[in-house]
Amino acid sequence: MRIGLLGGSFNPAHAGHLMLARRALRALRLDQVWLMVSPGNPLKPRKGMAPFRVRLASAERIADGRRIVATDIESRLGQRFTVKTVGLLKQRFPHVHFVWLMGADGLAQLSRWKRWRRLAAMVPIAVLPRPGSVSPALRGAAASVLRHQRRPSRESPVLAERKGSAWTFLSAPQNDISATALRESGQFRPESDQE
Ligand SMILES: Nc1ncnc2c1ncn2[C@@H]1O[C@H](COP(=O)(O)OP(=O)(O)OP(=O)(O)O)[C@@H](O)[C@H]1O
Ligand SMILES: O=C(O)c1ccc[n+]([C@@H]2O[C@H](COP(=O)([O-])O)[C@@H](O)[C@H]2O)c1
Repeated sequence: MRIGLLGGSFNPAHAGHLMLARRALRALRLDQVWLMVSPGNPLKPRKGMAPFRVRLASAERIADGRRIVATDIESRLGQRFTVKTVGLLKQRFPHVHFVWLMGADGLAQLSRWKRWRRLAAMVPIAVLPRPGSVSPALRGAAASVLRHQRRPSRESPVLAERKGSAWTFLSAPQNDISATALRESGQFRPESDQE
C-alpha cells in the first residue's frame, strides 16, 4: 500500500490541493492521498487560523473519501512537527510506503523545519510546482543539501518504495490559487462555516 501524505493547514482547502493530490496519485502510483490537517503549523501564526474542526471540514469537502481522504490523525497523535508525525505513522502502519507531498513553497522553507534532514532520511518526498516558488525551492538550502538524493521524475513510479533518502520534483500544471487569497477575498468565512 502506498500513501501520499499531504500535510497542510487547509485554511481553507482548495483546488490547488486537489490538483496536487491527483497529480501525485497518478505520477507516484499511490493508492491514496491523505489530506492531513495540521493542528497548527509550527511556523505559522495562530492569528487568522480557523479552528481545527473547521479546517478538517474544509478538507473533507474536497476529498472523495476513497482515493483522497481527509484525516485528523496528526491531531490525534498529538503532534505538530512533521518529523514526529511521520515517525509515529511509520510505526503504526509498518507495511505502508508513505511519501511526503508538498508544493514548491514547502521545499523552499524545509530547512526551517524541525530535524528536517532526519525527516528527509525517513520518508521519500515529492515536490510539485507552485507559481513563484519553483526557483526559490530548487535554489534553496534544503535542495542544495539534498542534491545527491534527488531522483529524476521518470523514477516517480517507484519513489514510494525507496529505502534511503530520495526526493523528486514532479512536473505538473501550475495553479496560483492559495488559502491566503481565498481568505483575503472573503470566500472563506470560518465563523459561518462553524454553524
Ligand atoms: N496552488 C498550489 N499549488 C501547489 N501546491 C500547493 C498549492 N496550494 C497549496 N499547496 C501545497 O499544499 C500544502 C498545504 O498548503 P496550505 O494548506 O498551507 O495551503 P496554502 O494555499 O499554501 O495556504 P496559505 O496561503 O494560508 O499559506 C503545502 O505543501 C502547499 O505547498
Ligand atoms: O515540522 C516542522 O517543523 C514543520 C514546519 C512547517 C510546516 N510543517 C508542515 O508542513 C505542512 C504544510 O503546512 P502549511 O501550513 O504550509 O499547509 C503541514 O503538515 C505542517 O505541519 C512542518
